[in-house]
Amino acid sequence: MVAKIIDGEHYAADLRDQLAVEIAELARQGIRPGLATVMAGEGYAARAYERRLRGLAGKLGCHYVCEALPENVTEADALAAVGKLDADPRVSGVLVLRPLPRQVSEVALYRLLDPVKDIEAVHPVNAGLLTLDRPRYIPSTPASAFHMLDRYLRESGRDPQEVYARSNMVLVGRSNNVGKPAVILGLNRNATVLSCDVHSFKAGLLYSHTAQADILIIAAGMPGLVTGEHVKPGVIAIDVGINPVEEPRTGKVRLVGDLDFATVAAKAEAISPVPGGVGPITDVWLLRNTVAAARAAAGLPGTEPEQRPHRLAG
Ligand SMILES: Nc1nc(=O)c2c([nH]1)NC[C@@H]1CN(c3ccc(C(=O)N[C@@H](CCC(=O)O)C(=O)O)cc3)C=[N+]21
Repeated sequence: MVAKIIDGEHYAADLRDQLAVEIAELARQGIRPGLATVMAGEGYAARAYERRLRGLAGKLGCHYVCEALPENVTEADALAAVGKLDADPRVSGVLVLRPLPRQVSEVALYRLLDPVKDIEAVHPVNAGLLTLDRPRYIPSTPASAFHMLDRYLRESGRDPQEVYARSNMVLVGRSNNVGKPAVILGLNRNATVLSCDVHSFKAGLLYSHTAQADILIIAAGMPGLVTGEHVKPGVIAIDVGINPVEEPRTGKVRLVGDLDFATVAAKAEAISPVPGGVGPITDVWLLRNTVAAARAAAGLPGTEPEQRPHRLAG
């Protein structure tokens, strides 16, 4: 079987075009969405993402600011930086880039935010709304993974709801902004969801579960963690891994996923690549959440938590 490679760049371009139209409409009403990022320390992936967000916000005509904090920042200073952005009327949404230095609690930072500005949906109120399937926002990375799945299934002539309802969906990784919300999104789509993480790996359970997956979503942060021998023929594999690896010969750093692409692609029905898969959709989705936050701040309709079960658009 030669897997269909799901083209995240193409999906991202369509979402970007739709977003540009929405932003132009807001501009006519004198509303300019503003994105703020907070970065503490020097992680490669965080810097790569901050650069993409800065570039996309600029291209879309949004206000953008990045609060770059030193690795040894105190929690009090980090809280003050987030508090300043929370009070800034030009800022519609705030993203605190992970990883944070050990001495700064992510939950403390997010709890400080007005939930309307929490565009990563990790504030307790927003995480609760997502769990109840009444989301204000969906965290951009899991939203991008499911947008990709929904669109791929529809374009291959299937009803995503029907596929999910009869699928074993295995999630690998349990971070607050990716793995855990992805479990909730799978449950809210009636999939049979199983969540694995490093404890599953250490207990020798991981591969017995990945081998059962009809749909595998992996966000573990370990290059090549899952290979072709760990999946069943026909799996639909979504790789959310963003692992910087250095090329020994050139010393150049590039991002790779958590799947061993070649061997999984040899067995999968479809697979999303890294780069070029979930990644390019992620920054567009964060800007979508920022635009929704700008609409909410302006009191425009359609941005309060959903009154009915939510389905990803697009
Ligand atoms: N609170 C928080 N939320 C995040 O979502 C978050 C974060 N912190 N910290 C850092 C990581 C990293 N991250 C990336 C997302 C997309 C690409 C991306 O679009 N990559 C391109 C390739 C870029 C390249 O090769 O340099 C692609 O996959 O095609 C990269 C990195 C989000 N992160």
